[in-house]
Amino acid sequence: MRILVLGAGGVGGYFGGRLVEKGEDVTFLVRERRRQQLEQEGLAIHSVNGDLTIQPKLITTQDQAEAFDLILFSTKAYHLQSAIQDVKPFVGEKSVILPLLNGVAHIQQLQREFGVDKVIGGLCFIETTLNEQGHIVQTSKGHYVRFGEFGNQETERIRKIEEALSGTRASFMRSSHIEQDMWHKYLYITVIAGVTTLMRAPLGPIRDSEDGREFIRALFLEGQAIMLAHGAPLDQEIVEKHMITMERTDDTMKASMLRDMEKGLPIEGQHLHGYLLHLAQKYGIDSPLLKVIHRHLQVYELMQHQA
Ligand SMILES: NC(=O)C1=CN([C@@H]2O[C@H](COP(=O)(O)OP(=O)(O)OC[C@H]3O[C@@H](n4cnc5c(N)ncnc54)[C@H](OP(=O)(O)O)[C@@H]3O)[C@@H](O)[C@H]2O)C=CC1
Ligand SMILES: CC(C)(CO)C(=O)C(=O)O
Repeated sequence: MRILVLGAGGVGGYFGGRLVEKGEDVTFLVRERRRQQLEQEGLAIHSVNGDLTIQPKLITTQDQAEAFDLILFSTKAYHLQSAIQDVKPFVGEKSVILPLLNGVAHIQQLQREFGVDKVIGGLCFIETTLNEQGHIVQTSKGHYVRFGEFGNQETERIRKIEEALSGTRASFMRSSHIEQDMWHKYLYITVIAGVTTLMRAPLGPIRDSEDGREFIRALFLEGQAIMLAHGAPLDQEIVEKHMITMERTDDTMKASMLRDMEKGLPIEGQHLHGYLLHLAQKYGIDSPLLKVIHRHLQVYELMQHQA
């Protein structure tokens, strides 16, 4: 299977690198600056799950290549529209698009551009960032991807994808309820990115602060109410399950949004918290905590534009 990874950053570089390590035919679609960096440095992963350095196959949008069978989308949401234009020459009739972005709002955008049938559901769970040399750094162990057809069928193409992705050092697993998984991850990341950015702190001290756990739970409940009003297929116990996951997480855990803020980079506030707040307003759901979090992210974004 010819696999294209769109964006060789923390997520795409990591999971794409693991697929190369396994021996899959993987090409990375990158922009010029990243191409030069990867040509000089190689694609280097420093990870608690094992280090890896490879010389990846790279293309830019100017290059010629046949259409790919599977395209992993791993850009930030704010780059998605331009990335869609850049990848179009490499998308063929049979190409399947597997997005790994956080959130859900990108799905309709991808379906509009490529057609509903081309896009399958996907998400990833990992804590990675790029260091100054552009190496991928992973400091906590979790590293999995979930993917599946939106209609939950076990189609021939999804079985082929499953075969190609299985057996890598990172876990790639087919899900028979990917839409639910994506909403669950959306709820989790909205809360965890929301609190770690608001407090400018890793999860440990936030959890241990006075009423910290209750603050986190209240935010989960707000998000859950909005998602249910929208008709999202949430597990009834999802808040308690997320509270347990949150409790088991390392004290040092920071959402990627906080790591981006610490580097002064743009953030996905509109795509994650903004979209959820938009749904809250649409369905008339009171969400005071989410409003504070979103406002805080907007202030960061405004200050960035002014800088
Ligand atoms: N990092 C993490 O721990 C996790 C992140 N996520 C989600 O995964 C998604 C990706 O995040 P992450 O990997 O951290 O982001 P990064 O910023 O590390 O990587 C995104 C990459 O996309 C590239 N890119 C953007 N536009 C294009 C384009 N037109 N053509 C080619 N490459 C392009 C960027 O390249 P360039 O260098 O040229 O800007 C960059 O290398 C986000 O939605 C995030 O929320 C999900 C789970 C965990
Ligand atoms: C919460 C986490 C680490 C899980 O993948 C994440 O999605 C992020 O930080 O962006």
